[in-house]
Amino acid sequence: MSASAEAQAAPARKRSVVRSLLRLWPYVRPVRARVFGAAAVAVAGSSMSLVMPLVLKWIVDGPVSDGDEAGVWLGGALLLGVGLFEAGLFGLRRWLVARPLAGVEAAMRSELYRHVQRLPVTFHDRWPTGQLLSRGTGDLQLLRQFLAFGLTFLIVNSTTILIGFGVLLVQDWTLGLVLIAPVVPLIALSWVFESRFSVVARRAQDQMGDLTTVVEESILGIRIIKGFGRHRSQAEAFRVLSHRLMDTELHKARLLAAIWLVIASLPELFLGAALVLGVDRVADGDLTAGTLVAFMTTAMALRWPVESIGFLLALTNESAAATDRFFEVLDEPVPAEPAGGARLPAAPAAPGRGAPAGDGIRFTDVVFRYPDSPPGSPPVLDGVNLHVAPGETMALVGGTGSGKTTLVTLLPRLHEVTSGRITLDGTDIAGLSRHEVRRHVAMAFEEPTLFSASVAENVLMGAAEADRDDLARALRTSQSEGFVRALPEGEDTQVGEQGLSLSGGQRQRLALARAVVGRPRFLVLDDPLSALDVHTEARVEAALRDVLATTTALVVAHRPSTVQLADRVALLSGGRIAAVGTHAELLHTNAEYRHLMTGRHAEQPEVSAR
Ligand SMILES: Nc1ncnc2c1ncn2[C@@H]1O[C@H](COP(=O)(O)OP(=O)(O)OP(=O)(O)O)[C@@H](O)[C@H]1O
Repeated sequence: MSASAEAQAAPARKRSVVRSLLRLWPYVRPVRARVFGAAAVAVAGSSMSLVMPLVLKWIVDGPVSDGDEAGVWLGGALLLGVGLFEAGLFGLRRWLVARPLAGVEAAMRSELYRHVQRLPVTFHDRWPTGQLLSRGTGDLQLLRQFLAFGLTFLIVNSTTILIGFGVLLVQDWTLGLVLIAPVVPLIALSWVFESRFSVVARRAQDQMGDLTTVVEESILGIRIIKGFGRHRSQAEAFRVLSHRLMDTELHKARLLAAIWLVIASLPELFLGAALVLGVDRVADGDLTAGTLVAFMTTAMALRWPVESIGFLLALTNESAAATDRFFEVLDEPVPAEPAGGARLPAAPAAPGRGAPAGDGIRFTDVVFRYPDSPPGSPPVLDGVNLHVAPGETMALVGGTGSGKTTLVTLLPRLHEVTSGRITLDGTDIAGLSRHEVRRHVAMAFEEPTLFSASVAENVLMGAAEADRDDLARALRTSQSEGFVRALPEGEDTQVGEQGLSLSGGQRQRLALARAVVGRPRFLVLDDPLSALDVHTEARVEAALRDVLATTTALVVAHRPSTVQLADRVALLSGGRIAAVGTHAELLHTNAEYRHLMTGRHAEQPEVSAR
């Protein structure tokens, strides 16, 4: 199931908003003093709005009815002072939480990024990029808003409502009860609203993730889209998705409008009833005019806290959905590393000049099935046995889709074998940490990936200890010196997003330079010269031979010219190594190999060997 499909299915499971939000506690904990301090300050600020009616009551029943002008001025000054104090408290609240909560958002984003980096390739095969991007951006922003504003005002407004109702009941309990009466139906309606809104909120966030995926893919694939004149159909596909999101947002807005309408209008009705009742009692002399004014002003001051509850409930629900989405990624287990972090023993001393000794690379009964492949489907690799002797270069040849790339990605542990074992100089890679394996195994793929950084940074990424001399050597080996020198700032030229400012062949050569820069003990090349013209390819191969002489290498090859680099060739067929031999031997003895390399069938005469 794709991530978005998983995500769509998630709301079907009943989740608790509170339980979801409580998972944020470890991030909020370090700044809890500030967050709760800010909430306390906001409660104090909000309580000031309840002090105003009491000052008003004093003004009406005191200075106004006594005709005391100085008293009225004093009352006015008091009201102004209370108002300014309230504004100051709300400013203080904002100051208290702004920086710590920006820190919480940054910490969560870093943790998400770190975790995503550590998750296995199988996770990334499954999850669309947009779903990860939207979690790391929009969802985390929403959570900061919730912590800074939503959570505080849920606490503040609930407390203000409780205190306010207390004040109303103390002033006049019958009128107070009239105003409290709508609370019970309001709670019931909020409950219904909450369960409906949470489903729609989650759907909207997932659809935003899908939309982000489409934007990301179409920007990366803009050349194909333009080249095939698909911009209209692409725009139409985008329009459909964005309308789907718009419909969901409108659904949210309708639900919010409905609850807002009820929350705003129901208390108004009861407020009207309380006013009529109150005026009647003032006329009967049961109640002072000042008490009625204070009562009604208190009730009015409670309007915003009550009305905001619908909006705050919506924000709380959206935040719970964002929290669930965040933890769906964070809960993905990072594959365990072997305890103790064994190191690959140093290569045994070489008998000859520079040629490595040891056991080389050995695949024993290796079976591999992609974790998300349909149940019952045959494994991609089904009992691979292969030995690449130390210092040897083995070419891996096979029909398209035969599993060559899959086989070589097992070596740096980008995927884990389903069964069987792979050893490097006699040490099982399953007993080494991935970091240790990748320290010794360098790789270059047919599809070269460069990053928005300088040429030098891209190449030096291949080995932590490599220096500028290694860089120069690697650029020489990959025949990149010439074009790199011609770049505006040479090695320090920024290659732009994904290196798209370079040609395909230039990118491939830089990726090759990155693979060889650290003089790796083991080298994996997946058809690394496919984008080069024959002359450049020949020059790269000549330079590469020196590197290959000092390492043990496995090279995926589609063309005879790449096979020329290798000492021997292994033919992958039907999930197994069907034959191993020199290029010449296999051309003579193996019809499938001959067909792959020359296009001729079994009965046709073979071409001259290497
Ligand atoms: N991430 C994946 N999830 C599931 N199946 C996959 C995945 N990647 C590859 N496969 C399948 O595994 C099989 C082998 O693919 P692989 O890329 O290893 O072949 P290949 O020999 O390198 O092909 P080519 O020569 O065309 O590059 C194919 O059937 C492919 O569909």
